[in-house]
Amino acid sequence: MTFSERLHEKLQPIWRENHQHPFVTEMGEGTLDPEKFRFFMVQDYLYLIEYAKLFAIGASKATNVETMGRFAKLLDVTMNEEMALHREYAKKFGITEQELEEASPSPTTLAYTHYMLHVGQNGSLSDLVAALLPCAWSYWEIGRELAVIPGAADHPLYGEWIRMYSSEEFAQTAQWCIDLLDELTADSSEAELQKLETIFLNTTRFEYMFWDMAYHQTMWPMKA
Ligand SMILES: Cc1ncc(CN)c(N)n1
Repeated sequence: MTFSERLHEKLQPIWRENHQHPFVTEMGEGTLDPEKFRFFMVQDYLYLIEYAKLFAIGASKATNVETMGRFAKLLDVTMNEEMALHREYAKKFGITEQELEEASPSPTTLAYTHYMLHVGQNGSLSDLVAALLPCAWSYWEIGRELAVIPGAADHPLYGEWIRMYSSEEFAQTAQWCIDLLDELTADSSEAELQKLETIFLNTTRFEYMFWDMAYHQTMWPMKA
């Protein structure tokens, strides 16, 4: 069994909770309150600015030119394709690019991005890939699951989001990250695998918290 298969099997309960979060299911049904989606889009844009930096760190930690090139490509795709989707949605909601970039991150956005960047900067390349993988992998799975719901991919607001994350290009990104983690861990000790499992579990939990934060539009509990 590869390490990614082990992770997928072991973390099924929390993985399913993630996919069944009301934010996700209501997007699939087309019943999600657009205000919640708007909140999500802004926070996700801030999230992606930080997430993209992980690919830059990955390129600097890569031990061969091919891996370095793939990380550079992922940085480009995130900034210029995935974030372009957010910029388009922002236009629909009447939000300028400047407003998007200058928005305040929620506590969950801060905690999730800071954790990933901490792991990416201070850990090994395997640590970095374990941290970023739930992001790519879970959105790919969610995109695919929502795309088979009749009419979901054609929904006037959520269809574009579903088409992006169920696309072949996004699938290839996720698969490359999965394959890289398997390659990097092929000879790892059990202690090393357990450390990576904890990192993967933490960012999987943060994925759930991100949906929940968006669904409840949660910012700091105090005003100032
Ligand atoms: C929070 C989150 N997780 C994952 C993805 C997919 N890159 C995303 N855009 N945002």
